Amino acid sequence: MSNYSSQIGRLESELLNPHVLSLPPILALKALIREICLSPKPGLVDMNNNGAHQDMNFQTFIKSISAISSWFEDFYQYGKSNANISTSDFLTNIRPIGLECEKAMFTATNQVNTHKGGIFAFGLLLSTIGKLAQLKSSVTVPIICNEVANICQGMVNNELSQNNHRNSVGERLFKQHNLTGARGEAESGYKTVNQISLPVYQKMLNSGYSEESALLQAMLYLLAYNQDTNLVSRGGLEGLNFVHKEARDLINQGGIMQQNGREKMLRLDDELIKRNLSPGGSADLIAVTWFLANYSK
Ligand SMILES: CC(C)(COP(=O)(O)OP(=O)(O)OC[C@H]1O[C@@H](n2cnc3c(N)ncnc32)[C@H](O[C@H]2O[C@H](COP(=O)(O)OP(=O)(O)OP(=O)(O)O)[C@@H](O)[C@H]2O)[C@@H]1O)[C@@H](O)C(=O)NCCC(=O)NCCS
Ligand SMILES: Nc1ncnc2[nH]cnc12
Repeated sequence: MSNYSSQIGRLESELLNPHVLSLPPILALKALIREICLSPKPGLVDMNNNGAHQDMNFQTFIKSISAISSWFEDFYQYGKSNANISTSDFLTNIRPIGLECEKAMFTATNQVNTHKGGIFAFGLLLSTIGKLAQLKSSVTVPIICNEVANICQGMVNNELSQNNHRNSVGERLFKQHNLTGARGEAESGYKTVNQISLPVYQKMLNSGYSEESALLQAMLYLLAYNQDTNLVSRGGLEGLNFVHKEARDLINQGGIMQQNGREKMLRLDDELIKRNLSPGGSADLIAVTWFLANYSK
């Protein structure tokens, strides 16, 4: 068994309690476990190293997943209990739960931001799935993503074009570069995942590649195309463009499927570490990719 599979097996039995968690939250937590185990992930914390980070390591992420697991159930149950309220109230009322979940994460990690973006994405996805389940709607990937888009409709305009004064990274980068970050991705119904990483992941699996190889190839496509605000926050647009170009070059050479594909990913990891670049948004989206692929099975 590969190191990837054995670590996942160990962490799933340590962190997931099927007696207290419903299936959708379990799948979301499995997605976060896969994300942290997937290696090499250029610039990011993985099983090989801490990427371009001094303040967190593999264990920080495990503590974070453990701390947020019960909140994932709360997101799902919130969706079930509030299935009939308006989409704008649905979003307004879920955010305090999101903030409490963020607080639990920060307490568990000694104030390090491990999963703020992941909490945002899975908060929306799990509450939406709870709502759809309660309404006895069929719960396919297009239906889930379309409903997330409905719930988030106007978010970029309301929180970034207007009322933009909290000065978070996302707000600052919208003002400077018109980047819409995690909010734009949610409001688009996870367009980058649906149009890029999910088709690549599924094609790789259909061609007989392992889950690990399929996720690495999908990760490379996210590095090549995602408008990742974390890269811009640390390296400016130059940092984002550098990662896009390097990942596209690697894809053109055959990506992870070429004979020395993994070695080239390792070299890209070294390069991002040297430049202090960490694609945290793409880390979240690879977890969303695995989640949606497995939700639709
Ligand atoms: C709406 C919020 C997400 C507000 O956050 P903010 O205004 O800062 O918005 P963004 O910068 O757009 O994004 C926040 C996080 O989202 C991830 N992200 C970035 N780009 C994308 C993208 N293109 N698509 C999707 N997601 C994206 C990313 O999160 C990951 O990276 C974080 C770790 O990175 P690190 O480099 O360590 O970052 P820092 O420690 O912050 O900086 P350094 O000092 O180290 O450089 C980690 O969180 C990953 O998950 C972005 O960081 C949202 O937070 C919000 O409103 N929260 C309130 C609660 C709520 O409403 N929840 C939702 C309903 S349940
Ligand atoms: N593996 C990872 N490394 C660094 N930042 C992240 N944000 C989410 N996952 C991450």
